[in-house]
Parts: sequence; structure tokens; C-alpha cells
Amino acid sequence: MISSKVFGVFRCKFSTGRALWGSKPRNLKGKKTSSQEWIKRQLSDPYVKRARTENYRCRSAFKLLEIDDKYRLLQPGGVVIDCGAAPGSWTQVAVERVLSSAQSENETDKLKGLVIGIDLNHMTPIEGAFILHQSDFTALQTQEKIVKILGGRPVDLVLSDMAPRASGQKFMDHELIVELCFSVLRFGVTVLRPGGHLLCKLWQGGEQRKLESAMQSVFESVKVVKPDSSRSDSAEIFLLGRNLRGC
Ligand SMILES: C[S@@+](CC[C@H](N)C(=O)[O-])C[C@H]1O[C@@H](n2cnc3c(N)ncnc32)[C@H](O)[C@@H]1O
Repeated sequence: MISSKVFGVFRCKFSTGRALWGSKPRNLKGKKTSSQEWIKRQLSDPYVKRARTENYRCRSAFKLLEIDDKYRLLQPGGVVIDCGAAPGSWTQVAVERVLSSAQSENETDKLKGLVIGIDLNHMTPIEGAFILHQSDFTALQTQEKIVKILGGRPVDLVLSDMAPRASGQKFMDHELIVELCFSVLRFGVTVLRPGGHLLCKLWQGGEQRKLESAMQSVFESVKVVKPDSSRSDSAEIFLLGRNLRGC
């Protein structure tokens, strides 16, 4: 067993913090909505309410739940890397679905499951997950830490909900998020098992095609996914690469 202290990582025991408000949204033109509009929208958003009642740290949980209900990416006993994990709702969902005994009768599957969450920001621990917080996913050092935690285990699913700090310059923000996706893809192909999957978020724009074709060259199928819980006025979409081709 690797000591979590060695990596400055914690195998989390308690989940307390919640950030149900999420980040201030951008509309399709890349402009921020006014604070008042944003608060009004948050208060009337059914997913914000559900996140509160169902104990998720933010409404984003429902995007992954919806995608997973359709594509069955999270399996009991699975190994999952969650890039851009804070405040933690995707990690919560991944832990529930790969570590939950309710999902699997098999205790061994439950023990085998592994979820690693990485974020630039501070993140409150989540029971059952390894969290590398205050860590830049794109840094080699961080990726080496992930590889050590994996201890040679192949990965079933790489997730990225990473988003750069939005400048409001639509093209620049699009380029930055696509760069993050490419770094997830480059790393993903080195750790995913053949047949593994990758889901990454981006804001639509001109570079999307390049990313899609890079994914098509390594995955058997690549789909653009927009769950109902992703706001229709948001430029956000997800690219899902399924079944990594073997060498
Ligand atoms: C939309 S939030 C993720 C929400 C998360 N999926 C959840 O459900 O709680 C985007 C996150 O990406 C993180 N991020 C952006 N660039 C990053 C990077 N280079 N390395 C790690 N995290 C990054 C941000 O700090 C932010 O917390």
C-alpha cells in the first residue's frame, strides 16, 4: 500500500464542504451574466435544488449522472481519474458508482475500485477517493503522482471537467480549454486500458474538430454529448471517446 503522505495526497475520510453555487456562468457569447441574474437563475435552478437535497457539492453531478446512465461508463470496481475535480461532485458520483457495495454484490469489486481526483484548487476530502488538490494536472510532477497512486493498474475511465479561468475572450478561452483536453488525452492514452473511455468538457469553437479527430484516431467511437442538465445557453459540450483501441 502506498503511503498517501509520500505524495502529499490524502485518502479522504470525510466529506463536509459543499459549494452548491458553482462558478459564474458564461453565455454563448462568452459574456458573464450579471450577478443578480446569476443569483436568480441559481435560486430557480432545479439541479441546484436537487444537488442540495441529494448531498452533491454542485449541480455538475447531474451532468455525469446523466451521461453515465446513458453510456454506463462507471462500473463497480473501476479505476477512474477525475481531472478538475473541485468542489467534488463528479468525484462523489464516481465514488458512489465504482466503490458502492449497493452497485455490486461482489465485495472484491468494491475493494478494487479506485477514484483519483485532481484540482488546482483546494478540495475538501471525499471518503474513499484519493485527492490531489492544489495540483496542476498538466504538470509532469502531478501526472507522475497519479501514476504512482495507480501502481500499475490500468484505468477504465478518465474524466475532465477542467475549465480554465475564463477571460471572457471567447476564442482564447476556447483555445485554453482545448489545450487542457489535449493534455488529458495525451495522458489518458498512456494509462487507459484498451477498451477504456475518456470524457472531457470543452466550450464549442473552431478547435473542436482537431480534438475530435485526435480522439477518433485512438478511440473506436467519439461522440459529442450535451446532457439536459448542461444549460442550453452555455457553450459547454462534452466529448466522449469510447473503447480505446489496443496497440
Ligand atoms: C467546473 S469545475 C469542476 C467541477 C467538478 N467536476 C465537480 O463536479 O465538482 C472546473 C475545475 O477545473 C479546475 N482546473 C482548471 N485547470 C486545471 C488544471 N490545470 N489542473 C487541475 N485542475 C484544473 C478548476 O480549478 C476548477 O475547480
